[in-house]
Amino acid sequence: MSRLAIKICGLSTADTVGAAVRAGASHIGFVHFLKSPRHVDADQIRALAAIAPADVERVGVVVDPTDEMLDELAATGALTALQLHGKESVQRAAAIRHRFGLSVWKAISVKTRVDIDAANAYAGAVDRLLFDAKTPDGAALPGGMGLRFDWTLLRGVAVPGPWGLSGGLSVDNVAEAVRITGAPLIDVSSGVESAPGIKDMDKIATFCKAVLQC
Ligand SMILES: O=C(O)c1ccccc1N[C@@H]1O[C@H](COP(=O)(O)O)[C@@H](O)[C@H]1O
Repeated sequence: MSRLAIKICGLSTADTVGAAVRAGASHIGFVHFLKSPRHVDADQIRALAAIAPADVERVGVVVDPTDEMLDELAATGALTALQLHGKESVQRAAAIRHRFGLSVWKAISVKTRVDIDAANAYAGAVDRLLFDAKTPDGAALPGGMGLRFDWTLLRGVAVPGPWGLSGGLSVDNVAEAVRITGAPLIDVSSGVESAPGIKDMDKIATFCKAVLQC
């Protein structure tokens, strides 16, 4: 079985970028969303991304971004992928992919099987689907809240193309999540924090070790 890909998301310091890389993360993520406690601006992303070796994918997380916002991020030359974590339509996701020439991920907010089936519409329009828990109406954030969904909804589902699992993952549950879903990429943010927005280097290390043992 091939090694699972790991994305450590919501990084905002050089130390924690280093910890993620040393622990074996294949992807590091930077949240560019002002309402998030993990928000980093374009200059911070440029500096943090430069710490990672070239073979580590660098993902910018955005929520219903404008083209101007994406122009600024793309101009950093720091990102290899954009994670669309809002209500971007298939057409909008495809247009972003076409315009910016970066790999595009679409986060799919999941509560029921209907949400998973709806992801099929993005086949061919994006490079990866990321199944995440749906946050409650009126929640402060559309992700990064440590919420999980019913992973059995993904059992036996033929996802069209590359995909990943996120939402409420931690060292305590990630092996079960991998066993149930067979996800090829695991994405974590709050599960490796000591407080919202504060990454914990030990938690990053133990999380990655648990994933790599799956
Ligand atoms: O982390 C955030 O603050 C955030 C803000 C806006 C959109 C997405 C965000 N986080 C992403 O949500 C998933 C799940 O995170 P968690 O592990 O449940 O905390 C992940 O991709 C985060 O990068």
